[in-house]
Amino acid sequence: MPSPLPPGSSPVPSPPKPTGQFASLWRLRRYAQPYRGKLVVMFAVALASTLIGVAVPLLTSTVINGPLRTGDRDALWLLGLYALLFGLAEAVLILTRRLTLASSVLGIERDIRDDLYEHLQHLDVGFHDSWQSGQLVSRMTSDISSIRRFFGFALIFLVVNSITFVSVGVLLIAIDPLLGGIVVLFGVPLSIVVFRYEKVYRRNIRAVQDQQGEVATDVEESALGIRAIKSFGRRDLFFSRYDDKAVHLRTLQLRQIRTLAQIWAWIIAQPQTVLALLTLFGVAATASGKLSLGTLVAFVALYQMLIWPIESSGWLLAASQEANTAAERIFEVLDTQPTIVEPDAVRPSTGAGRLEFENVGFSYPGSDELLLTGINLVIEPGETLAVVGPTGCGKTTLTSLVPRLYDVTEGRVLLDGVDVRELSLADLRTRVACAFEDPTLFSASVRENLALGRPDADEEQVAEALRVAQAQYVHDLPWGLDTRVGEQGMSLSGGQRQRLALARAVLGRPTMLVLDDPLSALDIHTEGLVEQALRSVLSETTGLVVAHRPSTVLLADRVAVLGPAPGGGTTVVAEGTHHELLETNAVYRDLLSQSSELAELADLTDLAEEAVR
Ligand SMILES: Nc1ncnc2c1ncn2[C@@H]1O[C@H](COP(=O)(O)OP(=O)(O)OP(=O)(O)O)[C@@H](O)[C@H]1O
Repeated sequence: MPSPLPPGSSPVPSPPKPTGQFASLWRLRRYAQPYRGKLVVMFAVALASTLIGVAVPLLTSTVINGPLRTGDRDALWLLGLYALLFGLAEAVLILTRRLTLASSVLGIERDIRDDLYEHLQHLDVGFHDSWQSGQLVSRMTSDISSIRRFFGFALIFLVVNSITFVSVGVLLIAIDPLLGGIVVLFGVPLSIVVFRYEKVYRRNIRAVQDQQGEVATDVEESALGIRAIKSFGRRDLFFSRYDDKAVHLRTLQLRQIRTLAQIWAWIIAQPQTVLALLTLFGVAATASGKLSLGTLVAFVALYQMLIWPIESSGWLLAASQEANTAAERIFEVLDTQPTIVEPDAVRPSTGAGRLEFENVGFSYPGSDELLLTGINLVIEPGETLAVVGPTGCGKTTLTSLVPRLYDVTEGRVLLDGVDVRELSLADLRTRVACAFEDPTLFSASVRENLALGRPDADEEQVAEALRVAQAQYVHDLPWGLDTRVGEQGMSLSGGQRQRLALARAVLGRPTMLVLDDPLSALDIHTEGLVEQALRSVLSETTGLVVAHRPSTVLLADRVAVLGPAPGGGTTVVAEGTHHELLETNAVYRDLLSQSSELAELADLTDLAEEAVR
């Protein structure tokens, strides 16, 4: 069940206060560590090619001031040969840089993505309840791509440009302090302007990235819910909701582009203005004999080497800021610590499967009120307990406390006398198998979906689980067990999905089977068959079954009725066998009679669906 959020609240946490200009990017340096050898080679190569680039104008100056004036042909040939060698060396260096770059940058990208994916798997269900999946997907995809672009292009150009600025700046001042001074002086206002806009740009990028997540969430939701949208004829409504978000994204992007355009205007205008001034002063100095023609040519050629680094600084700034906010968004996830963790001291998990809820209370994160309160239940090994109660009272929530999808707020859940929080998570989840009301399947083959229950199961065990769950229909699929079931198993009917999920749960032959309304999507005929098979499985394991209809209740040895506790919340209001409760408990009778009617209706619908198919 989705997390209920107050109206207008956003499931995306508000961005943390920035800690430093590029603090989040700096935190990514650990991902660069394994590739440091390659990165050093890359920077050394970049440095060498920059120095060669700087040497070429100096060579030109030597040609103009030397052989061109004196007519020394031998010296001209020699300088020409140098120019050729420089050109070749630069080409080889650029090739080396690109190859080293590709392997290290793609490695960094994969490592970040792996870490993020693994961390998402560790984070508990409560985290996933409160985050939109589109926000997570956009962090996994577009944010990581921004970081790749930074490591792949921006970082290298930042280094190369810095080296160029320093080396060319020093050379310009050495060649002519006055003209060199003009160049340096004009760099100051540009830096101030860029710094001012940069802060605005940073805020804009963050807004764009968050809105991209919103749009991704919408696309994902409507793709998954396409059946509901079509059947209610609500395509227009969903399109207009999507379009509102897309329009807002466009507005934010335009704002981002406007800021960038303003920075660019300054960045483009500055070097051209300086070039005009240099030409003016330089030509005057050459005419008055204070500067040789060769030196002026070298000066202007060297200055032109600065134009691309200056002009590209706008793009570099944008790419760096984008990568920084992307890193910030990724660290928001990576910094979230799971609350359901392995115990400090693991206790061994053995026993026949006695489950006990000891004075259990539970409230969902962010809620002050207990949803479940004072729950005391014992299920003996091999026994099956059905949980019955009004809709929304907390039956599913109660079952999710056993495999620790959530941890209790009060009291304890004990498996064979040991608090489940003291068992290793792997052990606990091997011993407790679950089949939920909404069966989750993955876009993989039937066999791969079953393997989630028990990866090492052999053919015989798989066949037995399929028989128990009455899911032998899989053998009739086009490629049998190797048939892919489509995203979320959507190529199967609801009943088929449910039976496959059931087969997956029983395949592990768990000590404890938790079933959340396992027969809800089955037609009467299949329900009877599954019930029969389940009865034999449940006779060998401890079972906790959420039941909505009498047929499911009959699978259980005893029934616990949930209802309102005197002080608020839900608690166990009655316990006994089905027949005892039918005789003595009016609430129970009422609950079952309501659900029988609903069940009949549901059965009719199932039959109609089967007939249409
Ligand atoms: N992730 C969540 N975060 C916050 N509240 C939740 C969450 N999941 C469920 N709830 C709330 O907890 C209450 C109990 O939900 P639960 O699904 O356990 O009820 P249920 O008895 O199984 O309902 P049903 O019979 O309809 O399946 C509901 O009010 C629901 O809105």
